[in-house]
Amino acid sequence: MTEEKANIGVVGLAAMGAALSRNLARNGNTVAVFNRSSWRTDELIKEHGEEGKFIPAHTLEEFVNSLEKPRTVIIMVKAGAPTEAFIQKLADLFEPGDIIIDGGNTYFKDTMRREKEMAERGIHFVGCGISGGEQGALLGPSMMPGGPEESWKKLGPIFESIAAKAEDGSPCVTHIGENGAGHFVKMVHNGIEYADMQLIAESYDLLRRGLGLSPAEIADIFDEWNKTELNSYLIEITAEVLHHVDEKTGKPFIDIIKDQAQMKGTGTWTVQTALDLPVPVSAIAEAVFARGLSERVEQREEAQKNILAGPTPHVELSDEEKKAFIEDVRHALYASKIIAYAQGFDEISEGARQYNWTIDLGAVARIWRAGCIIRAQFLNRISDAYDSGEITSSLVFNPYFKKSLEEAQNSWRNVVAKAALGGIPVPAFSSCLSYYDALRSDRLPAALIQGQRDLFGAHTYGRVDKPGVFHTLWAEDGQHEVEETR
Ligand SMILES: NC(=O)C1=CN([C@@H]2O[C@H](COP(=O)(O)OP(=O)(O)OC[C@H]3O[C@@H](n4cnc5c(N)ncnc54)[C@H](OP(=O)(O)O)[C@@H]3O)[C@@H](O)[C@H]2O)C=CC1
Ligand SMILES: O=C(CO)[C@H](O)[C@H](O)COP(=O)(O)O
Repeated sequence: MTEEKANIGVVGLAAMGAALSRNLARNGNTVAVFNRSSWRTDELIKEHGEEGKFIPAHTLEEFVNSLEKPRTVIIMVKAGAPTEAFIQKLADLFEPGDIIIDGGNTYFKDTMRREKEMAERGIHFVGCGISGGEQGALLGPSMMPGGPEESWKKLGPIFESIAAKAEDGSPCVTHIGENGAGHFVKMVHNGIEYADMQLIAESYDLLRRGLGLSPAEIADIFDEWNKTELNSYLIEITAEVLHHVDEKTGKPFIDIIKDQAQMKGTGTWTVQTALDLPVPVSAIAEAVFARGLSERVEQREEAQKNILAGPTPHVELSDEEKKAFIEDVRHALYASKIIAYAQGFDEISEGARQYNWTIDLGAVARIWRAGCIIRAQFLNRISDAYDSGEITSSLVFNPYFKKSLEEAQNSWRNVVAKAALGGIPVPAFSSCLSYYDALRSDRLPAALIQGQRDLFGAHTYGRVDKPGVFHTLWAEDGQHEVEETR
């Protein structure tokens, strides 16, 4: 009798890997499973072994031998050194034609390097962004695989069977592009996630400290907003967090959580990469900086002791005006969200240009419609916009988004102005509005910066009235202009 082999294996059985293994097994795959600490493997088999076909292994050699050839393995361990170590160990045991998939949140340049190294050994390496957390991994994540086109032929049917399904039934996975394209798109997904969360947090702050509403009242407002164009997973879970009461104290849960937002790195990479490209992703940058500021505990404590001058955070309004202001915040949130997503898609577009990937932006929006953390109704609008071919250089010029921004702008301006007057920080709201106004400006003060640069450093400038590169001889009599000829 021939021993049954697994058609796919998973290394790393913490939250994500265990859930993904179960998803694979439930969808007809025979799944080899391995974890550094054996107890996780044993626990998975004990608690969920009945859900499908698993082949547990307690050594990496045993694991590799339990896989049918060509072998396919998904690594779901801690990003960074542990992932690197497993890739190398597996590669030493693998043969040409085998596939290694890194499903973690890996920096896309590491993925590009690894794909090249593995290709030299004949191994297909696929960096695959996976979003949706533990629940998503179990019930259907959004998947963003990169890697060679050839590997997609084998992986496509498996991934399509386990990925989330959008309302129209289509699986939330597509081959994003070669080498690091999948991890690049997952990185930007997370950057957008940061911006979206920051915008929601600022909305909460405006309603809480600004209008003095209770967490339960604000939760009800988010529940209502979830029935509008803001409908999304992040709005839904915001309401859930705000409704939650701490079981130990009976206080609103939000009030017992430390106000220090942590991060694992993908948001920072999104901003660093955007700076290199360069493409302005100001909403994502503000979101990363806001988390950073929240963690500057010493400075924040010193500010409390010194009581920096300014208004006690509030927005002074009558009850009738408060209702209108809540609507303004909703409109401001939607407008800012459009800007944040437009900036994120700009980064993907620039990244694709820089690294020679062919990325279908409409398909990216489509696979984010379900399964991932930023899943939202709104992504249908984005995929429709890209598919219609109506997008020129930015989402904001698409007729639907342009109209939405125009309709929201009075509310948006009112919210940012009232926040500034009331002493409530809204870095993401205000940066999105400034981005919109900068884009609208027929003339930017960048001209002055060019003048300053030329004066102090002979950095030259262009003229509006003729082509060429110019420099003014600032230190000489007459301050004449010369044209650079080299
Ligand atoms: N959690 C989430 O919501 C999401 C996570 N991801 C990504 O998925 C991957 C897995 O995430 P998650 O399930 O949360 O697990 P963790 O990131 O917490 O990593 C735990 C796993 O990594 C293994 N591990 C840690 N250090 C080492 C090491 N030095 N050598 C060998 N193995 C090691 C652990 O083994 P052991 O049990 O022996 O300690 C365990 O299997 C990560 O790359 C993460 O970025 C992606 C999307 C969402
Ligand atoms: O990848 C994810 C979702 O797709 C994770 O939720 C993300 O890692 C959370 O990031 P951070 O810990 O930096 O907030």
